[in-house]
Amino acid sequence: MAEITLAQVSKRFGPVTAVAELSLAIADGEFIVLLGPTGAGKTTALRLVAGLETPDAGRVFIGGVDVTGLPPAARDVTFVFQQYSLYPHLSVFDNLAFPLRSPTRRTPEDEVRRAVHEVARLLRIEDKLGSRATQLSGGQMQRVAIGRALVRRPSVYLMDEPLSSLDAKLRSELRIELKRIQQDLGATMLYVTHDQTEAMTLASRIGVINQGRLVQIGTPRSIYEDPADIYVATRLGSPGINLLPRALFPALEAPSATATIGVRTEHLAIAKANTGAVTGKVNWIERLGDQNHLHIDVNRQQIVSLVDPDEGLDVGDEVAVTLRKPLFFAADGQRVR
Ligand SMILES: Nc1ncnc2c1ncn2[C@@H]1O[C@H](COP(=O)(O)OP(=O)(O)OP(=O)(O)O)[C@@H](O)[C@H]1O
Repeated sequence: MAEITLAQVSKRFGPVTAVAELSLAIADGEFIVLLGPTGAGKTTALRLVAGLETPDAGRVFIGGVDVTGLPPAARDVTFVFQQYSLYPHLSVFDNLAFPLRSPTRRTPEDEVRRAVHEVARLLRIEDKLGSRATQLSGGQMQRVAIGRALVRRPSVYLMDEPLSSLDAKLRSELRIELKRIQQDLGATMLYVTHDQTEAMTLASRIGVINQGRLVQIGTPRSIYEDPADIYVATRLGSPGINLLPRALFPALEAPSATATIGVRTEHLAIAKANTGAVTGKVNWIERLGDQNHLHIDVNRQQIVSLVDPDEGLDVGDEVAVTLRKPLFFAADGQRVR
């Protein structure tokens, strides 16, 4: 395994700056997730590490070696793409064995068998080893694609939304397996996604990307609780953080530069009695089973809060709204406290 360092890496495609002065140090065994919306530059960042793109500026280091000028094959990385790319005419076993049997590796056949069975066991596809790739379901195919990346034991694993083509149930199952495997192997992983649940559950640290720039990097908890700006605050949380005009809470003590108050759904205390400084009216309740999302109208601003179903609140009820752990943002979106 190895650490990865990106030093001031930039990449343009014509007029588009896909990656801008990206600096990132990934420790050995760390699981870094780059999170950002479509077009943010995530895939390009990954391709720069893989050697599939050459940076216009900056350097890439893997395991302390400057690999900026090296081709992908010389970098000891494997790459899993969004769409599984298996050899359809080969069995699952042969698909998994393929990277080990390359002419440059010439792995002994008993070693190939051992490695393939080991990976198949990790991914729970041992009973499929004799099947053709085309006989598998989408989820099984993607497991094989991940298995093919794992079998080689490279220094670094690069994954580009590997679960995005799967249905929700498989996605959550494979998410758990991927994390377990990464921990078992102590693998260094760079993973890109626009899915906040994947980022929260998989990452040792999340790097939030906006228009090719790394806006913030930190543990999932710190990114969630301590976002640097409104952009980062809105990347995590479902339903999203409430962003409310400062004027809606005139009695709340806030830094003078505050233009917007951010408050997460679980940080709103809602009381039935009409006693709080700010009152609103419940206009919609989403019942999720264990919890309810309450949609509240406060001076024509919609606020969403998370409440216990036993709270006994109903549509039309007048409620008092109190904020816990509010976040304060300036007019340019930067966090002021
Ligand atoms: N080969 C290319 N030629 C021209 N423009 C490109 C190329 N690759 C990427 N881009 C542009 O660079 C920007 C970043 O693209 P990139 O694929 O890295 O984003 P992304 O965050 O991975 O998005 P997605 O989640 O949709 O894959 C986009 O504006 C994209 O159109």
